[in-house]
Amino acid sequence: MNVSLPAIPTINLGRFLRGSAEERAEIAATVAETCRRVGFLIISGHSLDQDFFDRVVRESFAFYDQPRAVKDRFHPTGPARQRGYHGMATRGLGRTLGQDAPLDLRESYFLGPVDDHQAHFAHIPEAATSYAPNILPDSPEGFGETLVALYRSFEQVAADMYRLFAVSLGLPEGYFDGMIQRHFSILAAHHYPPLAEPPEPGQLRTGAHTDFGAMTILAMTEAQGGLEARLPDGSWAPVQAKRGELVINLGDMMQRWTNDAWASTLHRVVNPPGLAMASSRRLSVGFFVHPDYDAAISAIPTCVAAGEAPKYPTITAGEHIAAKIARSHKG
Ligand SMILES: O=C(O)CCC(=O)C(=O)O
Ligand SMILES: [Fe+2]
Repeated sequence: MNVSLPAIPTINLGRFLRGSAEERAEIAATVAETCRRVGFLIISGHSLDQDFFDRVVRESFAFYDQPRAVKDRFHPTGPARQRGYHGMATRGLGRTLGQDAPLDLRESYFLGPVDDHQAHFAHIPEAATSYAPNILPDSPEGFGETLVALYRSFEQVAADMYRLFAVSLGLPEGYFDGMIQRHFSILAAHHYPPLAEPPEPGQLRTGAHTDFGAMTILAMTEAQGGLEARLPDGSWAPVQAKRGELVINLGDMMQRWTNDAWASTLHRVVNPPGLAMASSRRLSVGFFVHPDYDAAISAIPTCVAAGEAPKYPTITAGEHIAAKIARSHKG
């Protein structure tokens, strides 16, 4: 394997999807090596249109610039919490690791599946919140439709990434196809505003955590105070997507699915340095990719050595996420 790879390489997804057999094999080998080592990638050549993302950024900033009372109209009141608007510093991702971490210096807007799969999962009452209807913002006008279109775009990138991951795992390209037809992926548009006051000790834009799902796809603006991933040597490396690029990172579900062969890596979003604190604003949109609620997460055959037993029993994707969320609320 290529030992001179950058810690977090940039992969051209289009060249994988439409390339020659040699190109595909070379890209898959780089992805496999990177997923084992650090679980973070940058992709170019994907299907999310940059002009469209520029519009998402403009409309998102316009949304967040509104008074709190307007934004709170889109806060969920029912049992489905991963929907709609959540205010500044109301959640702390560092807490998912069981630490008493400060709250994150961001506000967020969440969307769940835009197709209605409620009837299909009616026999699994625990699935109801994962397939709950969305709360779509009508202010600024058209923002709700923009978020739905963005969700659709990310769905396509996710489907393409599953193909790349399948080949990188030595599986048939369509291995995951049957498990992502009714997925419960979550879109989150995060706004990291400039700060008038210094943060509390240890308080970050996003506290260190791992993601729960299969993978996360991140689109982001270029701003001071950005994403960092922890490398195997313990150092924190900045991860910045340039225009037209997306960041991909693996989540805990993929680590379990691959029998710990691939890494779900710790990451965080740091504060801007010094004076930039009062001026830097950042927008990131994460697509937290989950398969179907009832997809079986059992060790991928190519990740279990001959004669060895898988490390974890089979669990459904829904059960995996529910267990992670329950654990994150403890303490
Ligand atoms: O804002 C970012 O770049 C990443 C945020 C993140 O890691 C998360 O929300 O899980
Ligand atoms: Fe994350």
